[in-house]
Amino acid sequence: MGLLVEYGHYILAAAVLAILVRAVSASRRSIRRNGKPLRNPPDTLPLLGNGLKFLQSRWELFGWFDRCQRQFGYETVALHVPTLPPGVLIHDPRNLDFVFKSEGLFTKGDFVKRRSWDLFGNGIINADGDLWKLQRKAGSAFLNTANLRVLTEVALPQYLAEAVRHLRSNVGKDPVDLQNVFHEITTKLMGKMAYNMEMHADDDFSKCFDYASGATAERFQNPLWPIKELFAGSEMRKSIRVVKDFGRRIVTSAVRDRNELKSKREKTADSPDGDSKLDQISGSLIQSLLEALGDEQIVADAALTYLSAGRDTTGQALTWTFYLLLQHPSAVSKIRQEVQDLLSQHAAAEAEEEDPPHPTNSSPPTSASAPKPEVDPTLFTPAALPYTTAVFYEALRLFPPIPFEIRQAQADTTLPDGTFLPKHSVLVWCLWAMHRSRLTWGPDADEFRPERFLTREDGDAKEGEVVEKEEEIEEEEDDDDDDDDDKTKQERKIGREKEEVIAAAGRARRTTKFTLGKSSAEFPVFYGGARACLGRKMAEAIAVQVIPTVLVAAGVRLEGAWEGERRSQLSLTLPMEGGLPVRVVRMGDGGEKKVGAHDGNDSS
Ligand code: HEM
Repeated sequence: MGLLVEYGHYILAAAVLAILVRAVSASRRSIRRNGKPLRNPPDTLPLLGNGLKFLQSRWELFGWFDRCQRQFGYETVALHVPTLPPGVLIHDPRNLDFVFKSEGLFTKGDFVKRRSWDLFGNGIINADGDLWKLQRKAGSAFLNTANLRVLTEVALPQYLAEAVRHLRSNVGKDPVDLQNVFHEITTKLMGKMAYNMEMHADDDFSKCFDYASGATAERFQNPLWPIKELFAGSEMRKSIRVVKDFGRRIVTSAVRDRNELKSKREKTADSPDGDSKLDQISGSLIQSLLEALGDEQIVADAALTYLSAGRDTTGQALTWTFYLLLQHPSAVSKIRQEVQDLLSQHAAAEAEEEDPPHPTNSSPPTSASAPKPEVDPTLFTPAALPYTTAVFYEALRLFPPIPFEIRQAQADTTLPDGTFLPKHSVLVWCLWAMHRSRLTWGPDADEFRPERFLTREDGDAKEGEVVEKEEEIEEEEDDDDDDDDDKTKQERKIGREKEEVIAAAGRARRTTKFTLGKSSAEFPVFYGGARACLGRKMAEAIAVQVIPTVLVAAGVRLEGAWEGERRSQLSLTLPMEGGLPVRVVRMGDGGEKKVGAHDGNDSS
């Protein structure tokens, strides 16, 4: 006791010192910029931080993220959600560029994987290291130029023609859900080409996948999800079971198909017509995955992840594109004009060449049994239809199919704006908000203005950026060359020549061209760096064929049959809640005339 009295003040001083050292070192390891804590976003509460915000509907959450970027510009702000690691919300493209270039330092981490594991397991979206590399390589092989050509020349025209027939059969009837129409096209495409399976948008699997995607997304908004799912998670568990069973079925059927496909390919190698071309590549993704990964469970995860990445994003992007188009008739008129000009130009070029007579719209090599589209949709390429491409990108800007991204720092690091992040910090960026930044997009950032992606051919300030993009594309094509045999190369050459004719025709008549004009860090819709989306060209090709076909060449007119604003339902991507109901009206009933072969002339 005497000792305590005698040395008490030393003990007290030592305790205070220890607390101070701890506090200083803790503060050094906390998120800061220039030694100070970051500012908080609007409506941050004591103790609860932003926790309640994340419990709101995702639509309200988008609005909140948008307010944050409006208030803070490019400034990085703090995010506090009780029970979660400390986080930041980034807006500055410099920071995002750093994230894209620092693959390995910023990964999905435990934070994302714990929530998405049930659905995606070891699929490419969750995978790192060798497992990621192998899946990416298999995906790149599947998405090579030759396969994309089969997609645009054989598979898509076939499924698109079926969609057009469906729309026509609904003229004057109850509204059709356009989202379902697009989902059906992308589901059939991915099912056949990637897995050699017949799949449909209303399969049990698709419904369960949508449910599981919504429940997985909720895990990112509700920190108490494990408790919630303990009591109310039976639907999620059932959905995951159905999805996983389906993944296993894809693999089983791929293993069974392996030899059959090989012999089919050998038999038809010398005389590939439309159908056999499609047969030759059908299932090529799953076969590459099987070869690369071996383990059937991992292959099943990979297959399901690719399916979600390929079909949902593209189908939803098309749905929002039409949502915007149906509210902007002047954009529809411009697409009609662009298509009409292209068809006239093509007809004139054909007449000039004095080819053996064939219809204005030469048929693609589709199967004899497949319903043939009356306008050749293979003419509709991004190079030939810059305005249509710009409309698609403007829709992607305003309604990005992947609206949020989350990464976790795997080591202490400092962002280019000086924000220090200790290991395990969570980084969030909201594409929805970044794509509406006035700093990046100008004062009309909220408006639908596809012209922002068009530049004049004769060169203006953005010409350099156009060239940069073209070089990138060249590089990708060179890589693909390694995988193609001579025959395919020859076909590609012919195809390229055809594209060049179309593009040249386009150039002769237009003074504008599509220009992205933004870096991936400014416009992160397809992500960036080593993990950039593999399916960008596929998505572009599908969109630029689907939009003019449904809007112009189908010979029907669509009218919006919804009231008020359409919103997104909870999901990892951006499905439209309740779909996009449209009435199908006979072309001409609203004053327009048909385009192309439907009315036998090219006038509108
Ligand atoms: C408009 C349509 C599309 C958009 C907006 C889009 C967007 C994205 C984004 C943002 C990512 C990064 C996701 C993440 O890691 O968190 C991504 C990755 C990916 N996308 Fe797409 N995508 C689209 C279409 C496609 C298509 C058609 C495919 C074809 C199968 C595809 C295949 C992939 C793959 C394989 C990855 C993972 C890449 C990796 O981790 O290395 N995507 N996509």
